[in-house]
Amino acid sequence: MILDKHSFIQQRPGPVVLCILDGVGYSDHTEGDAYKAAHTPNLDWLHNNCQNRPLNAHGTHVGLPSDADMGNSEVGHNAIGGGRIVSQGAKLVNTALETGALFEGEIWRKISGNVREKNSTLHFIGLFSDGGVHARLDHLKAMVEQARKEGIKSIRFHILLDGRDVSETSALEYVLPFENYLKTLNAEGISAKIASGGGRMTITMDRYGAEWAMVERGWNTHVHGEGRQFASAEEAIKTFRSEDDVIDQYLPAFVIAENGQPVGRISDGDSVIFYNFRGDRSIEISQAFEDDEFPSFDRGNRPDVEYSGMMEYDGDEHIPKQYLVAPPAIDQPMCEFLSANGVGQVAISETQKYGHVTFFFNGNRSGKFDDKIEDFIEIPSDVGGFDLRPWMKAVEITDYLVPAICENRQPFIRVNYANGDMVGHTGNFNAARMAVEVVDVQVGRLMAAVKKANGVLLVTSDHGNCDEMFEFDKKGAVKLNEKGTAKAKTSHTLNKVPFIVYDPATRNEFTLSEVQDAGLSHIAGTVFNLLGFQAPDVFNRTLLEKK
Ligand SMILES: O=C(O)[C@H](O)COP(=O)(O)O
Ligand SMILES: [Mn+2]
Ligand SMILES: [Mn+2]
Repeated sequence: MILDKHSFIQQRPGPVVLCILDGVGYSDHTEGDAYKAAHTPNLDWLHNNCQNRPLNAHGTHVGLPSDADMGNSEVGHNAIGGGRIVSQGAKLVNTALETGALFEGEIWRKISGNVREKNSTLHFIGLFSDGGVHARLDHLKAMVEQARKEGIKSIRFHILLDGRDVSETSALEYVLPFENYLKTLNAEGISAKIASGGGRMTITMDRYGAEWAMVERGWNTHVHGEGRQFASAEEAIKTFRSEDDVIDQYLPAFVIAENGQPVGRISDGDSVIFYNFRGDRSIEISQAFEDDEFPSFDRGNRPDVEYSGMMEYDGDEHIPKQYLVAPPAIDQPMCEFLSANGVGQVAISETQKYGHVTFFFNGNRSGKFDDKIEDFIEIPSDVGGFDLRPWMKAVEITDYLVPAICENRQPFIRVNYANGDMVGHTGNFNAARMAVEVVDVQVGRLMAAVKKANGVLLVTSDHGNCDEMFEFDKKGAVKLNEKGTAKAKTSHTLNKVPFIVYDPATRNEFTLSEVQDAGLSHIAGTVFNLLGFQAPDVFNRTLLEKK
């Protein structure tokens, strides 16, 4: 693991600072682009005066099944920190389903066998859309089909409505066809019903311990069948929309009931599959099902079930204990080499992106490689309402970073500013524009500190989001909603992202490669070089070329 010195690039006196502006990409559209609309004197200066180029951050460039798949934080940070393209969760599950390996595995047989032996119920809980970031409906359908073949007679679905990785009010586009599909199962004598649900930002899918109350609400809804009752998911969604101007991700929890009784409480002897493949928002609900010691909320009567996740969500803590598909193996990410060579690091973000810049960045490992030379800093996020406070914790993050850079506390510093992404997901254009302006001010502060320390600042992103805050039709026109205003887009984009090198102590040794297909996985090699090392062979080529 010993790193070789670089042949012509010398390490700068100050630190290399990798600044990830989460969710800030380059759109071809102007309307709805909160980045273009924002006043960004610092980012403009960097674009006009420094070497920079766009990088691919979507689809096959980050290990997703196709180039129609938008990027996301998990795969983006895996690619940046891992410095190579690995097949990601969605792709691994596709393969396990196509080859049938998933159903031949021990855990599927245990889950299915448990239901058949006890004549109990198979429950599926997960994100109910085709956004492809956390879950996919074709994965769910394939498992239901297998359950049907295996003679399972009782299936319940606990659906987390999306509107965050897909169009903001698209829930019924998924629910109605699915209800029709369930009718075909019912006609064969299989009792298959939607049992509970709610918006993914209201129940169940919290991450990084930011708001456990979300998981508690989800638990009570799915497990105990407690909550407002409706005859169908369609009725619940339509009722909530008529009562309030609410988009799918924030829909309240609902329980489907017949004669006042929930149709799908989770009981002793049942099996439960949490079918999301992505880890961050799947860990807490898995702990609620599995952990004997559980301090986060009162679960009431915890049913004795056979529980499985789609994947292993945390390989260090082994959460969940049972899973259907092995997660992507990202061996030897950049920081493992750096630590082994005594190159210390700072990783900092606020809660919402803390695991992104630590866990995802380090190839899905939650720990440090060397405690003595790595500082992980988490600034607690506000709870909810990011469009109400688009500044989030950006200022506090920079307050930590400025002295850390000036004192040259560690040679490699990485930071994620969540604003462009988290505010982008709210669909609020004005707030997103302000989010970008806040981040621009912070970039200015980092530039000043890096200049003082004679370091290097790299500015990039993991995928687009706030660069397209409106939906467009196929002809490129802005889609309108019922009110005649622009239809908000809450999801990520397929756009390229910036890669800027601010190198005030420049020695003019390199230019930036112009290779068209370069993507996020080329950043790691570049960081090695700026730290004065050759990148080991397992990393994709550097973006730096001899001048
Ligand atoms: O989990 C989320 O908030 C979205 O589905 C994806 O956002 P992220 O990939 O930027 O975290
Ligand atoms: Mn992101
Ligand atoms: Mn996002």
